[in-house]
Amino acid sequence: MTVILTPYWSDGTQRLKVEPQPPPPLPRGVLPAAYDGTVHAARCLAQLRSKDKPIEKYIYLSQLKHTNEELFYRLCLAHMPEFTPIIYTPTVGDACLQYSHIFRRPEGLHISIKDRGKIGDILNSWPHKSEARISVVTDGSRILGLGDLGVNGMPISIGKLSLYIAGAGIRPTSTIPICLDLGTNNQKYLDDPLYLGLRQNRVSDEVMTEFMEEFMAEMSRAFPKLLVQFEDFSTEHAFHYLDTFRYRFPVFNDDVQGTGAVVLSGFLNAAKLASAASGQPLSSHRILFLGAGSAGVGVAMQLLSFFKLQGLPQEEARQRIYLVDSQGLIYSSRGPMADHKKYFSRGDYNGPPLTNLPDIIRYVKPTALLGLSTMKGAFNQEVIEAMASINARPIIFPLSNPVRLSECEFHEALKWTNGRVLFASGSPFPDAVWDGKVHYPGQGNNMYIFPGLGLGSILCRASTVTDAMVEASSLGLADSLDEGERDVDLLYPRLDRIREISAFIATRVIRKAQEEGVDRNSDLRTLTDTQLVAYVTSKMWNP
Ligand SMILES: NC(=O)C1=CN([C@@H]2O[C@H](COP(=O)(O)OP(=O)(O)OC[C@H]3O[C@@H](n4cnc5c(N)ncnc54)[C@H](O)[C@@H]3O)[C@@H](O)[C@H]2O)C=CC1
Ligand SMILES: CC(=O)C(=O)O
Ligand SMILES: [Mg+2]
Repeated sequence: MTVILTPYWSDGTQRLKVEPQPPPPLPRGVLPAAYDGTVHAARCLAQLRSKDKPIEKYIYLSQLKHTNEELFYRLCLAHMPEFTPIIYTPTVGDACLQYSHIFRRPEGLHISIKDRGKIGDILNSWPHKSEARISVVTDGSRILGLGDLGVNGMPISIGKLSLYIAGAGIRPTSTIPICLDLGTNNQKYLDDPLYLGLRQNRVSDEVMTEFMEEFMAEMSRAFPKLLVQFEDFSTEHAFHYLDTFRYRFPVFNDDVQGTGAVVLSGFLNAAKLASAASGQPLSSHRILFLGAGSAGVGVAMQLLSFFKLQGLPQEEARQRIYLVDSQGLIYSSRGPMADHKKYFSRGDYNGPPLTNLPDIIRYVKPTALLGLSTMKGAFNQEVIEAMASINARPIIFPLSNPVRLSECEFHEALKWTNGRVLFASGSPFPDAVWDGKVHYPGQGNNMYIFPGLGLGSILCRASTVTDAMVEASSLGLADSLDEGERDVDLLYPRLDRIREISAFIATRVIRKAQEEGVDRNSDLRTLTDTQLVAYVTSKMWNP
């Protein structure tokens, strides 16, 4: 984006007013005689690859995006599997942790609790206001599995939007990364002289809700065509603000709904392979979750659809899902618990607390073990061997991010299951060889879902993002595997096909929005499926 950033002050808070400027013409003579754009792309790639540390690669690419956005996205699209772990998880986790130290220039909007009463003024100063279509909004309170990072959460909003641009062809000028500053309870940052956020603890829930009401109302006033993606809010707030706003504004929560959709999709593909190996019907799967936060419960809710698709009624579907939190198996006679855990709380267990994961596996006999616990190494040898001893092809998805919080590593899961595991992780692992054969890990990350879900919602101008649209995105992703990918048991398509996949998902989402009557752009209703895919593809921005 070609903008000049001018600092000004209001109420003692430093803020940045963003003014659109045409790109300055290059003076004659500044480029050497042999300068050539194509060669320069190769030069940039070589510079990137010359850096050893992932965080240095991240800084380099941020710089490149700022100085030559087209080239950045051209390279990104051409090298998705190489770029994604840098601009997104796991490296974006390090970028967040160090944001106040590596900060070079502003990108996106910071709106703080001190801005109450004048949030509209700030939003109205955003350049390309009429082009705004998608905003990723975090309050920094649960960034990946790294906890409360305050304003240091901004790179998550930036990283997700880079994937919207690269993966779904959203125009860069249509994206708004936002980090809300409602304080932080992270003492390390409060004590850090370089920390860029307010030096105060997080505000009360009551004050936060007042702020969020003003923020969302002003967002829809300033940007009438905007879709909002809530990201990395702490669990209680994630559920609360999704429920509060989803029927009033076009909004979805990526951690609850995007993760639910991506895991349902990979699970559908994995369960077919597992059932083919065991001879057991799809409806007989039992799923054990380690972690019952926004992601764990979001995925559990979405996996109810897996059983319903097999013809089970809701109640029987619920019975096939078991949740474990930091106190062990969640069951009703255990005592008081947070609201979001109650639906999956077991009524059929009344014994003493079950806290040891191998014991829980022996009790539940799950066909699938899913980790959304932020507990590195929680799927240790004993756990994985327990899964392998009761399943021909155990489904093991360590989904916590970033990679260093993954419940296990791919090569461990392969080794401890003798190569039988059906595996997907939240952050990427390299391919691994077992018994002379290359095995490919899946990446069960919501990055496969939100670009297509967002693009579809934007193009049909959905007034709300319904559960059925989220489910459609998931089924679309599951169906998007091509023959070559199925031949090698991939659970998710290869990342270098992301644009094709996003177009496919977006099309399914638009059709579902039409069925549900939430599409405000009814022109797309008359298009055939082929025309709709062509329309979606034609709307993608290409660097
Ligand atoms: N793969 C993906 O696309 C996504 C992955 N995630 C990851 O999922 C993880 C969890 O996210 P949230 O649910 O929002 O966080 P959260 O903090 O709300 O939930 C964590 C859950 O793990 C449980 N837990 C913690 N320690 C435990 C222990 N020792 N044993 C058993 N359970 C334990 C907690 O009780 C809680 O239920 C994060 O690492 C996040 O990065 C989140 C969203 C998307
Ligand atoms: C991937 C993601 O959204 C998370 O880990 O929070
Ligand atoms: Mg997230």
